[in-house]
Amino acid sequence: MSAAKQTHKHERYKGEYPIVVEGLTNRFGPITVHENLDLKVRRGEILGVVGGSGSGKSVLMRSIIGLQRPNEGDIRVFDKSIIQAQPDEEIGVRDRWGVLFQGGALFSTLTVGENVEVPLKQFYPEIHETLRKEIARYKVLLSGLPEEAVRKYPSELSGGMKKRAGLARALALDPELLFLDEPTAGLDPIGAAAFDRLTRELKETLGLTVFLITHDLDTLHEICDRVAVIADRKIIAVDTVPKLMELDHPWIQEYFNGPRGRAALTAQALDELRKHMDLPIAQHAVKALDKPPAGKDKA
Ligand SMILES: Nc1ncnc2c1ncn2[C@@H]1O[C@H](COP(=O)(O)OP(=O)(O)OP(=O)(O)O)[C@@H](O)[C@H]1O
Repeated sequence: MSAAKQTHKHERYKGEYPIVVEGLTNRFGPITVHENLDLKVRRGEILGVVGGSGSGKSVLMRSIIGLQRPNEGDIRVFDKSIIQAQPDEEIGVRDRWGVLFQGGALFSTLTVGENVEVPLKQFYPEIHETLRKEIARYKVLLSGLPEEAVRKYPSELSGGMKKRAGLARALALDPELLFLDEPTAGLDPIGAAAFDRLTRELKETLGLTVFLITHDLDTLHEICDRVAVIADRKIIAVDTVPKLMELDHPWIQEYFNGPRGRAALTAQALDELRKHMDLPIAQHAVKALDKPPAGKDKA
C-alpha cells in the first residue's frame, strides 16, 4: 500500500455534509424518476428515506454510490464528485462506504466469513490471509451473529441472520457511510426491532452516517434522526418525524397519520413510558394505551 493511500485511510471526513445531491435528474426512457432533486445528508445522522413504491428511493441510492449515472445534476460524497468520476476511477471514496442491498446480496457459494472477506481482498489485497480472516470474524461478531456463523453458508441462515451477515460485509472496510436498503423488510417485528437497535448502536459506536431506505414506520420513529420524503420526483421535505407530521402534503399525511403511522407512534410512546413505570402517571398511561386499537392495520 502506498504511503499516500495509507494516510488517506485514516482521514475521516470532518465536513458537515458527507453526501450532497444537487439538481439530480434520472430518466428511464419516457419515465422521469427524479427531476431536479436536492438532498444533503448530515454527518453522523441516520437519515431515513421514504416514498411510495417506485418513487425512486433505490435509484437515488444507486446514483449516490455511482451505480446509476444520472442524466443531470451533481452528487458529491466527501466533497468529491461521483458523477464526474469514471466508474473504475480511483477517487478514494468507494472504500469509505458500505452497502446492504435489499435481500442482502450475499454470494451463495461463499461462507459468511468469506463474504465479508470479499471487499477486504478487493481493497486491501496486501493484507495477510490470517489477519483478513480475523477482521472478517470480528465484523461478523460486531453484527450480532454467533461465532459459528462465520463458517455457515447463506442458505443455512435465517432471514434476520442473512441481514446481519450482509451488514457484516458492509462494515468490512470500517466505512464512514452506511447505505441500508430496506434492512428490516421481511423480518418479524422482534427481529426488525433488534436490527434497528443494532443500527443505532453501530452508528453511535462507529461514528457512522447512515442512509436508510425503509417502509418501516417503527424504524422511522425509533432510530431516524431525520427523514427525507420522495414524492413528485423530488425530495419534498427533510425533517424529524414530528415536524413532518405537521406538513399537509397528502402523501405525508396518509403515510404518517394513517392507521399504520398512528400504531407506530403509539408503540414508541409505550416504549418510552415503560422506562418510567415507577411513576403512577406512566403506569396509568401504559394501561390506557396498551389496548389493541380498534381496527388497527397491523404493520
Ligand atoms: N435500470 C432501470 N431501467 C429502467 N427502469 C428502472 C431501472 N431502475 C429503476 N427503474 C424504474 O425507476 C422507478 C424507481 O425505481 P426504484 O427501485 O428506485 O423505486 P423505489 O422507490 O426504491 O421502489 P420500492 O419501494 O418499490 O423498492 C421504477 O419505476 C423502476 O421501474
